[in-house]
Amino acid sequence: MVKAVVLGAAGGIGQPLSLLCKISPLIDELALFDVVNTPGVAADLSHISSVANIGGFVAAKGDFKGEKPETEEAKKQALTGADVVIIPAGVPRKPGMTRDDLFKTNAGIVKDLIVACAKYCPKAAICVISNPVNSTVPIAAEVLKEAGVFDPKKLFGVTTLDVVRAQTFVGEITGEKDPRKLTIPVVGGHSGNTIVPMFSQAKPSVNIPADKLDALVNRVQFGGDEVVKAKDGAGSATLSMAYAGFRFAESLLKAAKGEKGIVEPTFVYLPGVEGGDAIAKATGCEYFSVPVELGPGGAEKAINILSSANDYEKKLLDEAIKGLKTNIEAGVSFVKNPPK
Ligand SMILES: NC(=O)c1ccc[n+]([C@@H]2O[C@H](COP(=O)([O-])OP(=O)(O)OC[C@H]3O[C@@H](n4cnc5c(N)ncnc54)[C@H](O)[C@@H]3O)[C@@H](O)[C@H]2O)c1
Ligand SMILES: O=C(O)C[C@H](O)C(=O)O
Repeated sequence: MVKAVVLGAAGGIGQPLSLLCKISPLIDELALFDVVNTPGVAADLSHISSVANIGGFVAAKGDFKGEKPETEEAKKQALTGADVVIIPAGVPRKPGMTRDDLFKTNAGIVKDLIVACAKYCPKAAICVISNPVNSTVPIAAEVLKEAGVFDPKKLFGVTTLDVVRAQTFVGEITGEKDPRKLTIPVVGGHSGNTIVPMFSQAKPSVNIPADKLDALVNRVQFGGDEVVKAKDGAGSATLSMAYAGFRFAESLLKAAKGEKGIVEPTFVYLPGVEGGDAIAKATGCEYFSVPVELGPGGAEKAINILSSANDYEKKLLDEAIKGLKTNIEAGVSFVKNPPK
């Protein structure tokens, strides 16, 4: 019996992500929670003739801060028994905004949802999509630490969309018809120049013409902005994110079932994952996205590919580390020294 929960399930990412979960043979029970509209989304998805039983749980009307007992009860029912929780709750960017501009609203949303996870499903794997991921994951870790239930092997910042973009954009250059065959590690964080694609470590190796490299790196780093601009005020990436979020959750579920050799880059708390200490020491960052081998317990091993970076990638990593440190610190202090 595998239970998956989507928090923020009525949103732009939440709905297509819930659809992908509903049709996955790996999920037996699916619970959708949002502050609005989940009964409708769940009723709609419930007519699909797939394996998963589905339930929609919604906050009390107008209760965006989760203050009413009915809202707490809805979270409890949604989360109890969860094996994996996927969180795309929170506001998206509009043109002209950075992901850090979302901190003000999303930090509190993520904090409250993780408080509920700590209470009702402390052993679940938690996948954080809500931006800014570089800060919301440290927020989640600090909340779980305070509750005494933090398992670093089970907390993941979802950076899979950066990997998916890198595959697609490289495929466009090399002519690879099925870019899924390309393994291209993307490390660091999930915003602007904290995103570092490591084309030197691609498998099979890829040949990027020197005159195209800067533009390619920039496109991976700022792919999110491309979508925000094209949507022109109507939000950010939702469909590609639902695909990426489901891909990551599916990898977790396959690894939990014992499938071997599953590796996905993801933003983790390094000191708690085997192999992570050396990366934390080398970067000076406790959180970093690196390729992680997944297993029945979650993050089994952090794979250190940073030491193989070429000179070009070393410079990108140096830039990334500067930004990441500030983002991580903002998340940690949001929980340790809450704003008055
Ligand atoms: N990690 C990534 O790669 C990545 C990619 C794309 C978007 N995102 C982020 O994902 C988030 C969601 O994006 P979206 O386009 O789906 O936004 P959206 O506004 O369409 O949907 C967000 C949903 O969250 C819900 N929500 C708000 N507060 C909530 C709470 N306290 N509890 C439960 N649900 C709550 C809203 O009601 C809404 O349905 C944004 O922060 C966005 O920046 C991350
Ligand atoms: O760009 C955004 O704000 C959303 C997301 O992080 C993305 O990379 O598409």
